[in-house]
Amino acid sequence: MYGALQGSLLDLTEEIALAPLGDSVLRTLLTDGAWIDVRPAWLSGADALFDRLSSEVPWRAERRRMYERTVDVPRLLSFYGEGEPLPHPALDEAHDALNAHYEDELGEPFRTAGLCLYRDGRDSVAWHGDTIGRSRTEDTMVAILSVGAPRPLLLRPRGGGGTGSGGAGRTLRHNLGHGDLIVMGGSCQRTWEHAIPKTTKPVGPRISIQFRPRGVR
Ligand SMILES: O=C(O)CCC(=O)C(=O)O
Ligand SMILES: [Fe+2]
Repeated sequence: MYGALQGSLLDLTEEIALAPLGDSVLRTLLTDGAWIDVRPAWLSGADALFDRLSSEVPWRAERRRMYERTVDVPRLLSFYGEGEPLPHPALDEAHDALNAHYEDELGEPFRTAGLCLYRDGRDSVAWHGDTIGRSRTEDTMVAILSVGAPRPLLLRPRGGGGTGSGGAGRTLRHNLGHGDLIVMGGSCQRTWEHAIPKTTKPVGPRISIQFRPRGVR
């Protein structure tokens, strides 16, 4: 259990419910056919959902080979494949609502759900695009619902943008937690990259739930 969200800040009584997406989603066009949609506070009762997921999901640490060593990936994971029951009905509702809103534009439904738990500021994910599978060559969408304490999700054009002329200004930063939704679309996974950086500031735990179409990781 990583229930380090401060008790006084945790509102476990609020009902877990989704607002309609409709035109409350704000789209930002990026370069090279990439875009992001943002819908702050899409889910209410997000602290209660965080609490349930953090204690009930079978979290596992992933190990990854890096050069000569095998290291722990600094976050905990759980993956729900196509047709697998999701760990909370609110996630089924989110999945259905995302499909109702995006399926025409996406041309197919979201089918899988990947969950990540960032226990504290030492947990992170390095710069990457979700390019395992079709997303390496095709446009797609990845929708991320965040619950728990906000952490910044950074986005930058692939192959730089972090430093140098015109670079730093192109790193976008979205503080995501407490029921916020972000959807990365178009060429975003190929032409841009994203990261959740480590921080030495004291931060509470965050869970992100990523919905993806078949064959996209
Ligand atoms: O935690 C997040 O919001 C991002 C996770 C992510 O980029 C990934 O798992 O591919
Ligand atoms: Fe990612």
